[in-house]
Amino acid sequence: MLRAHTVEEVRAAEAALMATVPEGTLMQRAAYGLANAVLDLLGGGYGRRVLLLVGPGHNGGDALYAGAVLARRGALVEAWLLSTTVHEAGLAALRTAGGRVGTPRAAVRFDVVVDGIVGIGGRPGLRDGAVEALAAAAGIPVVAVDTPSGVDVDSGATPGEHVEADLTVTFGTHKACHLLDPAALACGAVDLVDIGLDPFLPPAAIEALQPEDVAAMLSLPDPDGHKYTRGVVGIRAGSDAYPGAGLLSVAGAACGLAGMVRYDGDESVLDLVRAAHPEVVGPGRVQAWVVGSGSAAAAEPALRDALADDVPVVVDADALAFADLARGRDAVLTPHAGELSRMLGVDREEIEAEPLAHARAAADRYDAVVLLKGRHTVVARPGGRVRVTTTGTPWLATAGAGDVLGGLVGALLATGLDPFDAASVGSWLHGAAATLASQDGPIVAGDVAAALPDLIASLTAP
Ligand SMILES: NC(=O)C1=CN([C@@H]2O[C@H](COP(=O)(O)OP(=O)(O)OC[C@H]3O[C@@H](n4cnc5c(N)ncnc54)[C@H](O)[C@@H]3O)[C@@H](O)[C@H]2O)[C@@H](O)CC1
Ligand SMILES: Nc1ncnc2c1ncn2[C@@H]1O[C@H](COP(=O)(O)OP(=O)(O)O)[C@@H](O)[C@H]1O
Ligand SMILES: [K+]
Repeated sequence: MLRAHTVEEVRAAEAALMATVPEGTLMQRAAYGLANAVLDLLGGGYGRRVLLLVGPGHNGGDALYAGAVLARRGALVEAWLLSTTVHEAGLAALRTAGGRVGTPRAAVRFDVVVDGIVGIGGRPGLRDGAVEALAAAAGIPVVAVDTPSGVDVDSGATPGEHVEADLTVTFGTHKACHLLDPAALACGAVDLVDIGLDPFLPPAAIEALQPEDVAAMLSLPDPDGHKYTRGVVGIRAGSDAYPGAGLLSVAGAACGLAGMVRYDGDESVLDLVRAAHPEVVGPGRVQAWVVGSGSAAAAEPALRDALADDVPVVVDADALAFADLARGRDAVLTPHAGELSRMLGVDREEIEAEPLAHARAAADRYDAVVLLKGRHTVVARPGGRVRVTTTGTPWLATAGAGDVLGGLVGALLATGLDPFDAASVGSWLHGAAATLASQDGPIVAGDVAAALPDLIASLTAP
């Protein structure tokens, strides 16, 4: 499990760790990890030209010490000091190693820019000197120290100017900005350097599932199980006007995780469903319902009927307008930003600017699990725990992909996962299946569903 901690938690853990090691140890660990990441990126040190953008705090200190390591490896290291005060010991180390201090100028030629402007102590936004220095170095790959300077570390928002990194090298644990958009988009790839913080960190409120977590959470068929013990998922989606939504919800549900898929809806859609998925049967008892995609006017009665069965429910698309009915129930609400905007009465732009805060607010308001779709989907449960999905590809932003996800989450609920696990595992699988199907090329929603069995097999293979 990848975990993200708050600045306050990181500071407390660092203080506890620092009390156990000689002064300066943590910064040295951070600086060596950072220098190694830069060496990897550059394919070596000798003759490489490295620009350090150095702010007033320890973040700048990390950059300066890493610069010293790089200078000793033969790199030509220049530091631009963007503050009247900088980490003096770090600057002395850089000078001793042969690095120099320069002044910001245009048309500079460096192989990499190291952003040591601010880290977890930074307020969002950049000051003038930093903006000008970044403009002078535009076009050069950027390695951010700990966080891209200027982002809001704990919320993942980017309310002001900020660094756009190609690689972010962080220390001890991840922070929200590394996982949550829009800040995560500014991080590029993220490397975590172990500085020995783990024993001092509390449980994290924000997590990102990893393949081994997903594999451990999937329930495999019992040797003596039968289709009913494996769970039955029911789909109430699609309508005369939107049969495809029903078909794609069924396709996601029919990934093989549940023992049986039922379809309860328009006869005309059921005929199409049976033609595409002959194994699907008609209405009956289920262990989980998926309601709402393409349901149109049937969404409200379909949701009421599903809730009356007292089994977990995925509330998708058209049914989200009636999400109040599912308050406090075992439910997964699956809005995209536009749908959540209507549910909360908040502008879509505000939701996209702070998906973490809005997913959490919605989970509390509806007292249910909320899966807010996006590049990095956010799954929030009431009380603040969150899982962020980091699998996926921009090719997944294709019509009907959400229907497949709803069906898949329903299948996972039917196998017995609780709503938080079903939503986060389903979202993870959905993104990974899209990547598998896409191979960096275009896909349609049905391709995502078709890739699920192979993906699941690769995860669960002994
Ligand atoms: N505390 C520790 O034990 C460790 C800290 N490390 C590094 O230390 C960093 C945190 O250091 P600090 O607490 O000194 O904080 P920062 O270096 O992140 O920045 C704080 C300083 O920047 C100024 N500032 C705030 N917002 C600004 C903005 N938008 N533009 C310009 N200046 C701004 C503040 O006035 C303050 O002086 C971490 O991100 C990490 O890089 C690492 O060396 C690992 C160990
Ligand atoms: N830029 C992106 N990168 C990766 N995945 C994305 C991106 N944008 C959207 N997605 C994913 O694509 C899917 C789209 O679902 P949705 O918006 O419900 O579409 P539809 O209603 O057409 O099915 C969601 O799973 C969402 O997380
Ligand atoms: K930084």
